[in-house]
Amino acid sequence: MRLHLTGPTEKELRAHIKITGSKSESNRSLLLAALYKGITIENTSNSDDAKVMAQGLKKTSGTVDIHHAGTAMRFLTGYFSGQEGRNVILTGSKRMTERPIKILVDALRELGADISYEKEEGYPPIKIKGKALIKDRVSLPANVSSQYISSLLLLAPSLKSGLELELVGKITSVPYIKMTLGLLDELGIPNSFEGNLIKVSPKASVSPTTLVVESDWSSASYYYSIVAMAAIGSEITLSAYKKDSLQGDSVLAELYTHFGVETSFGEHTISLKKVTEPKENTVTFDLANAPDIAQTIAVTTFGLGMGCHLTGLHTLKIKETDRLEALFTELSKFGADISVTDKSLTIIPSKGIKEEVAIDTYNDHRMAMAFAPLAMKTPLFVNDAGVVSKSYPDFWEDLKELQFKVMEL
Ligand SMILES: O=C(O)C1=C[C@@H](OP(=O)(O)O)[C@@H](O)[C@H](O)C1
Ligand SMILES: C=C(OP(=O)(O)O)C(=O)O
Repeated sequence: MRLHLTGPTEKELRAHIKITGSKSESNRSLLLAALYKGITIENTSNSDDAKVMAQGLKKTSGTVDIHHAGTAMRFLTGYFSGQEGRNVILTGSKRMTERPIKILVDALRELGADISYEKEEGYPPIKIKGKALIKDRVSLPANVSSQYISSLLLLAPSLKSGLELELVGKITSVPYIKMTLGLLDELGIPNSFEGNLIKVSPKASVSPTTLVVESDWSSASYYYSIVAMAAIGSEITLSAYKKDSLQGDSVLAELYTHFGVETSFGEHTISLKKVTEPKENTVTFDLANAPDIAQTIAVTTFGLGMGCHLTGLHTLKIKETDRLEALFTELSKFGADISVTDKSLTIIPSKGIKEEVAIDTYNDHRMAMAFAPLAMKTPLFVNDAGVVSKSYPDFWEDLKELQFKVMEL
């Protein structure tokens, strides 16, 4: 699907949008509900990634295809490793077969898991013969993806003696690890995270619990970007959110004050209001704890004619696409003065945005959604716009609520 996007003519925006549940919280909750009886989930994400996760968890044999879903790939690897009598092959999209999984497989093998590579060593597809895992201590590198760690932590309470994890090196995407432990807390599963050591106690059963998934903060980022580029006085309300979020991307509320956007918290809502033009010319953010909002922030700064220096982006090269390369290519098309390394991105403030550019999306939902707010400044085309369904299938429909003209070509 190819779209032509035009921003609203009325630049002072007002809208209320209900955003689907966090895919990260959903995929953790779905796994925990498969491990324990008595868990109910509310506001589950309607994303492709949550759908493939739910379907995957039900499989007892054969091939489980999780398409582009990194969390499903990593979390199901841990899950099936401990499922005695279930033998599966876990695979995904072409890109998924390029996203590394060796660190997790090595750690699970250390615990006694039976996993083999179907094709290339270190990458999906993998064959898993589920069995009872007996060891309860393992160490693994923590600087590549936190999803390996979350996978082990989700498996941990179902192991006979629980699990002690030693994290080696600089820990990346820390809030996602804390999100996993936060959900274990909600189920009354004892755990601790001190320094580089995480401990999870075993738990045979949990009390009946309803896990209420908060709406997705990464999805909220696109509205932050839109409000930042809108007229002063514009206000968009999003639901259902809370102040004490498990999601690290809630740091948006603080970061976007640099772009003149203030956040106020209601009972289940956040209201984003453009209160002032940005006071700075260039922002410097370390996004190691919030990698999924890097694309949004890069596009916001360019759209506002500002500069940015974003660091902590070392994980971006192994996501849905090499996001640093993709940002470089697509922002350059608009005339941005941008440079990237393998872990940072810099934009020099510039005047002028090229019109009617067609952006490519590289099978990456966030490329499509991060560039959409730029239509506030100039009309543009989005190629393969259906990619948004990975995390936010209703995105284009919701943009229409803001009076964006979304034309399917
Ligand atoms: O655990 C999670 O739900 C996620 C962890 C992050 O990945 P990395 O830890 O690989 O950075 C993030 O980018 C991804 O979208 C979701
Ligand atoms: C990186 C992402 O997802 P995953 O790693 O789960 O595919 C994302 O949603 O930005």
